[in-house]
Amino acid sequence: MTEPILTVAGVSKTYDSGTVALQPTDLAINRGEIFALLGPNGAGKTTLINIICGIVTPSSGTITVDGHDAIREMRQARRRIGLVPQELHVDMFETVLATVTFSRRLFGRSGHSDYIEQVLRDLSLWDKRKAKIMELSGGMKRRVLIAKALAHEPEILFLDEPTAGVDVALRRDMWKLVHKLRAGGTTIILTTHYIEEAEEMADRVGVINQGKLLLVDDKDALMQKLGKREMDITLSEPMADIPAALSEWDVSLAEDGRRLRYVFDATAERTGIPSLLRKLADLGIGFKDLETSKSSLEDIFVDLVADKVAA
Ligand SMILES: Nc1ncnc2c1ncn2[C@@H]1O[C@H](COP(=O)(O)OP(=O)(O)OP(=O)(O)O)[C@@H](O)[C@H]1O
Repeated sequence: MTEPILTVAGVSKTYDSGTVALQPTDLAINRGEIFALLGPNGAGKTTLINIICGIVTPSSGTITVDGHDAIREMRQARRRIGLVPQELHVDMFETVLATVTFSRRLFGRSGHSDYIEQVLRDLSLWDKRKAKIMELSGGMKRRVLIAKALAHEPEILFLDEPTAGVDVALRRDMWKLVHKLRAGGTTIILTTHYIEEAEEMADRVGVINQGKLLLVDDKDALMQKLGKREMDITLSEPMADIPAALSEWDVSLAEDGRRLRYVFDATAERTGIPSLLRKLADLGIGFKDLETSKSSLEDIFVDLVADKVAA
């Protein structure tokens, strides 16, 4: 196993207001992976990213970026990082090309025009390079933020909510670009509210809620957990016990035996639903209604927290 490119050890943040935005957190990011930090509003995602990028001072802990301490060796650490923030902070009167070139020079890199041209082309911004930022659409401005973050050829790219409020075309371009960057060896860390986004893009996923990193897992393993669905079968007659013949399905009784609840994996090739329904018919168990529920992100968090407590 190679050394992680980024290590977060015991990092926490309590803002001056007293808000505990991040509890002590440990996290290691592998070189070349796409890591998604998944969590609802206010979970602490931006706080963690901003600490790593040197924008917010942590209350405790250390961060090592490619062997450099992010506080003591801030410059070396920071030049390895590109950050695409949620909000736009650019000079509206500058041209696209000037803004992006300026970002490159900030990190002591010479104006390597071939590289900048490629970045602008990848983001469909090349034709707009002479336009002033103020003349661009919202989506184009988002693209400029990405170009700026990439301008100094960072090894690690942070994308804070990259697709919040963007249209389908930009989202597709962004995903394509992320995969291309990863193929070129860039490590990518993104924050998102959307399970679909984590599913589409990430190799590994960290779930964060209320300032606590609840778990870090391979995407596939997590998606299995996230793919859990429930089907509620409202029975014609209440049932006192579950018949032994149903033992091969993960069923339980709810509402005083009036409902049979079946938990299944929606991502599996076979959900087991048709065979369960056939078995109920064979057993002469009638039902009035069937309802499946898709677990929301919130349910998943509740599940995960409950799992942690039980573990
Ligand atoms: N500068 C600040 N001063 C005080 N509290 C803050 C500050 N920035 C964030 N917070 C609080 O810290 C908590 C975590 O916020 P953070 O922005 O890190 O969450 P997030 O997961 O990125 O949320 P979102 O998805 O909405 O961007 C929230 O309760 C927020 O109100």
